[in-house]
Amino acid sequence: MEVADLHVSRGRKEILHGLGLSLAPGTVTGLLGPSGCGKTTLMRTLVGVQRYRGRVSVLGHGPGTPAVRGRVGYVTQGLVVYKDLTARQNLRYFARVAGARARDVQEVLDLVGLTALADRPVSSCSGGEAGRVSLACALVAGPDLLVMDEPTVGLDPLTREELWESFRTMAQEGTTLLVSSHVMDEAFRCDQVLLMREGRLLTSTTAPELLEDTGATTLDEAFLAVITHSAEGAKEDLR
Ligand SMILES: Nc1ncnc2c1ncn2[C@@H]1O[C@H](COP(=O)(O)OP(=O)(O)OP(=O)(O)O)[C@@H](O)[C@H]1O
Repeated sequence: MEVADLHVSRGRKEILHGLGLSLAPGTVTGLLGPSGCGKTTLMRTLVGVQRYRGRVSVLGHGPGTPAVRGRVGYVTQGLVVYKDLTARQNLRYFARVAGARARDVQEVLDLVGLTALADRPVSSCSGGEAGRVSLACALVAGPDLLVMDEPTVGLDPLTREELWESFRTMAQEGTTLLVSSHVMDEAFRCDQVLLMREGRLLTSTTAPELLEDTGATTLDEAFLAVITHSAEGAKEDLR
């Protein structure tokens, strides 16, 4: 997946200012940056629901084109499930829509740790459980590229751990994953980390490299160091 010189405007404002990045197949990339920096806007562009200028190639095609539509999964911050159905019924439905590409429903329920809850209506699930049902609905479609907007937000550490393990398994099976997060420590789970600020990509790196390059002891500190550095650079440019 390749992006070059990507510009996106929403309303009258330019939100992304010439972004370039690439995602290697079968890897997990973390997308990190302060609230409002443009993470969701970038994700919307990749899944084909956002107008843009620049070059974007998703699985070798334009985003949202018929050739890739069924091969790209998008887990938004909101739920995309039928609350009156059980998790298993939701998954069966999304598997049927996906057709031949669909994964085995029981296998996906196991992967996201939902087997014990599979036959209860989603309306009786907790927020975190319902979030996992929503994620499972994207997984069951067997996407080649899976884009997830803060899938671990509000989840307890154990569930988060389990989810990251399932992301890793999927990457090993060949899926390319892009995951946005506010939790810096999740960067350690990723093969590549993209740090964004104010519609620009500050760096494409790995968590250990980020620590080494900044001399910081925690990723939060490292991120602040990169942001401060970039802000100082921008001020210098104005002088
Ligand atoms: N429809 C819209 N019209 C105008 N501006 C918008 C619109 N949607 C989003 N924006 C603005 O675009 C910027 C980027 O928003 P985006 O949702 O991509 O950020 P984000 O990094 O995903 O934030 P968060 O981490 O809080 O979800 C924000 O300043 C937001 O206010």
